[in-house]
Amino acid sequence: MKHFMLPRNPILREAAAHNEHSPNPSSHKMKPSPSPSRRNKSSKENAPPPDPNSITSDLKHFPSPASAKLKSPLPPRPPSSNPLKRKLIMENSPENSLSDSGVKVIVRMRPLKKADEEEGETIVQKMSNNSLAINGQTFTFDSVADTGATQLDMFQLVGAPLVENCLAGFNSSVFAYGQTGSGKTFTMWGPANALSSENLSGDQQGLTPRVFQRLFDRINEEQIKYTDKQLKYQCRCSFLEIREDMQTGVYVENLREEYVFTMKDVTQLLIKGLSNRRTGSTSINAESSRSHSVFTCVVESRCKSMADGMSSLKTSRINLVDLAGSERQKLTGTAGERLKEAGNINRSLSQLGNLINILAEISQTGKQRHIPYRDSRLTFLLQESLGGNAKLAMMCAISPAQSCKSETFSTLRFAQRAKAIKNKAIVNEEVEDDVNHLREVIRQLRDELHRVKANSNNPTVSLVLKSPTPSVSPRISISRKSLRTSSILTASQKDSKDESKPGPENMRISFAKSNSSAARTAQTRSNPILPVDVGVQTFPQHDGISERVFLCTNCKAKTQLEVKDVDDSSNLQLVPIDCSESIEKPKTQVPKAVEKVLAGAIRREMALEEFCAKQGHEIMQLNRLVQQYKHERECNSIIGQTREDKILRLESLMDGVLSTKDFMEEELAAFMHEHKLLKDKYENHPEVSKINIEMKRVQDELENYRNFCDLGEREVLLEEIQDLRSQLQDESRGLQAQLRDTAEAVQAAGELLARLKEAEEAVVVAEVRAMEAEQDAVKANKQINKLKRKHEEEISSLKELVAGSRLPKEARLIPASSDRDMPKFDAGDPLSEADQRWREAFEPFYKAEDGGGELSKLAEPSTWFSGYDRCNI
Ligand SMILES: Nc1ncnc2c1ncn2[C@@H]1O[C@H](COP(=O)(O)OP(=O)(O)OP(=O)(O)O)[C@@H](O)[C@H]1O
Repeated sequence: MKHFMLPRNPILREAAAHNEHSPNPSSHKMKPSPSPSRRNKSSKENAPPPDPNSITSDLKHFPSPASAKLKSPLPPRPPSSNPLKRKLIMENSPENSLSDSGVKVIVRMRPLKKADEEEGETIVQKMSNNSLAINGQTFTFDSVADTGATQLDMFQLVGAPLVENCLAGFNSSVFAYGQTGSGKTFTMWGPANALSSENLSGDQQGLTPRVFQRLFDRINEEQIKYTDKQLKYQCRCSFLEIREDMQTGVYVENLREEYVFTMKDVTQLLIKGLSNRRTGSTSINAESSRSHSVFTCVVESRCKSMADGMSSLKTSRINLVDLAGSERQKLTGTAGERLKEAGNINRSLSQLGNLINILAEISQTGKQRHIPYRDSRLTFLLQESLGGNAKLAMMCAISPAQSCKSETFSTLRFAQRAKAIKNKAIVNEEVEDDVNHLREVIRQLRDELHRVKANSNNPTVSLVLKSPTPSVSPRISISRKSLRTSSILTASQKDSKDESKPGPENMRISFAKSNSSAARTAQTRSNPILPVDVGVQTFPQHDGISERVFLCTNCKAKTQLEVKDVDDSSNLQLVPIDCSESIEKPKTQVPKAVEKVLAGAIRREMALEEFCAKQGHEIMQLNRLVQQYKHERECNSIIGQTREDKILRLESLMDGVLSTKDFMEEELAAFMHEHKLLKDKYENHPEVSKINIEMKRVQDELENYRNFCDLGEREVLLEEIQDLRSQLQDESRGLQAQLRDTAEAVQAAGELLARLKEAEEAVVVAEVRAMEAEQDAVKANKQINKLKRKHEEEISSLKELVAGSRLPKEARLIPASSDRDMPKFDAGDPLSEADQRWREAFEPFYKAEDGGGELSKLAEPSTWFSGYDRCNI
């Protein structure tokens, strides 16, 4: 049973059998490929390569044509109508996840040429479907195709998976690498005559025509199968040629994309491209490719589900690269122009090798490093395939001839390094949800309608809404999976992106847009006005309708000028954006505002001009330095190349390919070449140039000084200096006088201040005294009141006494008011002791009681108590 399931093809059968016999398939997984080391070489070179790219895993992943029919990766399963489910499917789909794919390496061994057959046995032996041995050393790859392998075998190994990858939406590349004459072109395109229409089905046909034949077949199949999804494919191809040239730089030729619909279209393009290709004759290959050629095809597939309106666009790119062959100048016997050309090709391949080393190191160690894609046009153009978003197959062509031993070793080492690279291929797919898009548009229109209704009372808003038809920029739900295509933006996205950047140009855009729907939408929301700080310009009313035009400062200034030209007496008015302080503002303010705006604009313009001039100068300087550094880099890379050559020579010496004498001769030639390069490098070194420029500048300055003295400028300047000095002295004298006056004034002010202080102190003392006097007065008043109360008490008691409560009967009988009855005393009569007591007791009362009135008379004892003796108190 197992036997029937094995592929017919011997190589594929071997690969499948190998996989089946593997005791533990997982044991192959992700084992990092050992880095080649010169010591302990054989053990490391024999280590098994990482499995993910192995032919077996790939065969499983990319089914043979028969199995591909059973499980086609295209088109994507119709998306579920349930959005949540759809999301889950998309997130979990392996197609959508990042594919951390390693590089698939296939080694093809070409048959010996007649000339080589004389040398004897082949030096390379195929050990298994994925390993070979050379000089006792074993190398393991994803697949090894020996001299018996046919073009169809190569297609099954490399081409068929590539087509399926491409249809699944992955970018896919095949690079053919190897020594000149090793069979790269033969494998990639086939012999030239195999492309002609009558030989289209011939055995010799190369990988590329077979790939396209298969691609068109599969496209037809898929389109028929998924008619209901409106699945449509479109392919466009281009053929480009990269020539490395030290003198004129790098050429990229025939870069023109053409749509291809049939195999015939592709064949015509291939024939045209290949016939234009630069070729030359070497001793190894009569028709050697002297440039790298890249055949690219972009395949786009669109499908749409009628059920839920989801449409998808998959884009994938196929790169079929036939690299120019590396060659040992000595072996190929090149000379003159051809030698230079070979040097350039080797250099560019060496840069590719260097890049591959770095990528391999990054993949193995995980360390971040600068990846020198820009070192050569080749690496720059193919960066997507090298460590990027593409599945890459490296077809390494070798010759088993003894004479090619050294180059074969070199190719195998390159292949082993390439094996370690990990690319990150992803499905490049965009999914556009039409229904959601339409729903979103409806929602936006509804919102706008609500806003219009809600704001119908607001004149500003209604005016704004009267402006031209609103264009609602639809929000399309696009799930984008391609890194490459992420740079594609819709116009509105671009605009918004641009607007986010500060700068005058963007100001212009944002203000200009305020007249359009975006601004309208923004203005009619809860925050009705755009955050414009300057204001909105209004023009004189025409036909009773005020036109409000939203402009940026620059445009406004410009428009104002234009308006001024038209009508100098125009009623130009600046009103705040919210129209709160409006048209009543005095018109006299307008010119000032305009002036201010213009002044600002001019100032900015001048500053910008100055800035631009500076920048221009800096750019010139930088350009010069860039040129110099480029030169230095070129020298460095050539030196790097010579080092690599040296390593190769040493390896050849070690492997016994090169004799000591030859080695020494080559070494001497290399040293002389390097010496020349180094000399050239240091003569054109940026630092040397910098110093030369600086020296020139200093010399110029010196010259200027000399001219300056010679032309008598010095005397003129000395006179000017003298004038300025005397002016300065006058000024200083005036200033000193002013200083003196000021000092006097300060002194007088000081004295006045002192006097003022004294007066203030005196006032304070007087105030204190006044306060004390006031307190005394209060005290005295209190005492008087006290005395008064006391006297009142005494008076009342006396009155009581007088009223007779305590006086003797006789005394009461004497009426105080009757003069007649009052006892009479003569003035001269001496008072008795009792009279005297009476007098002392009553006199003050009577005096005080009536203030010297009737009673006071009574106080006179002579008038009161004339009959006192009789009173008998
Ligand atoms: N597997 C093969 N079977 C038969 N002939 C082959 C095979 N490989 C190469 N050849 C022949 O060898 C010659 C050189 O091959 P090809 O031009 O493909 O080499 P190349 O690697 O592209 O060389 P260059 O780098 O110089 O262009 C051609 O005549 C080609 O037909």
